[in-house]
Amino acid sequence: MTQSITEVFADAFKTTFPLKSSPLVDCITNPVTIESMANALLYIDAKPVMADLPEEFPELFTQIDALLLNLGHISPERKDSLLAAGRYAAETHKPAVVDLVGVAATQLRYDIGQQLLQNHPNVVKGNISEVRRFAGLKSTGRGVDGSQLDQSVTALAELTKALQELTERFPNTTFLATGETDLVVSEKGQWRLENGVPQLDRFTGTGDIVGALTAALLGIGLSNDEAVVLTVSYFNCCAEVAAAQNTAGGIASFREKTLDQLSLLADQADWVQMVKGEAL
Ligand SMILES: Nc1ncnc2c1ncn2[C@@H]1O[C@H](COP(=O)(O)OP(=O)(O)O)[C@@H](O)[C@H]1O
Ligand SMILES: Cc1ncsc1CCOP(=O)(O)O
Ligand SMILES: [Mg+2]
Repeated sequence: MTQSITEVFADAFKTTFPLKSSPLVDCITNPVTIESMANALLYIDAKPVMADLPEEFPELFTQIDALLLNLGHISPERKDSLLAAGRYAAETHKPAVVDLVGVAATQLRYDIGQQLLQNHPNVVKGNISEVRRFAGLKSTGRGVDGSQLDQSVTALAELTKALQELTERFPNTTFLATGETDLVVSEKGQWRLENGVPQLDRFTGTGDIVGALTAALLGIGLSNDEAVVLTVSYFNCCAEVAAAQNTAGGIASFREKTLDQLSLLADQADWVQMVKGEAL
């Protein structure tokens, strides 16, 4: 009998939301969605700081609870900052999330992602197409967006296998590939998450927000797998509630309602009953 996600991660679903403490997350990220990420963290009672100058790291890293490294915008300075922060997080044992934004688009981003992986970060994530490219598989992603073509049953099975092979070399890292179906793979297991609505693919920053919130949950002490599963499930359930409310609105209204739910849904104890997903 296949175990449901809420059975496998029962304790985390019972105790995580609403947060009991306010983890401070340093986000080294892109200018497109930086404000959405900062506010999404505040909406769940976490604390953002968007600091990326390496000279600040020794002092700042004594204060932060987790680090988010987002490849959305690459410049020579940002590349140096991402690589320095990734190394420093490993040296100081600071929980870290790497978001592989655009690695299916350019070799440069792919190479930076691979360098960041060598630090054995807690979580490496991206949309289904970005993670396929990163795992050495053919990807049909365009720009920073995932492609539905990479979501077939065969493609998901192929990616699961490729990520399992990666976890043999990176046993302390959990891999997350997001999309209509989300795939979570670590050395402890493989899980498929099924919440969310198609509209989540139609405003920028949804994956970036998932990366930031995952770092926050690592910052309060959840395991890698728990942080990923709780974040994706919670965020996607917020979107489902928003979509149900948004009968007359467009995508901008849906975005607003989804972000609003981040601060509201945690107070509905029965939100966990919405969660869909299973062990593979
Ligand atoms: N078609 C979809 N149906 C349900 N959920 C989706 C869909 N597309 C994306 N999501 C959800 O939206 C969030 C962002 O995923 P995705 O769009 O793949 O990332 P990115 O913004 O990095 O491309 C994830 O929580 C994912 O589960
Ligand atoms: C459009 C865009 N271009 C560079 S970063 C960015 C935002 C990507 O955000 P997400 O990965 O959450 O869609
Ligand atoms: Mg993304």
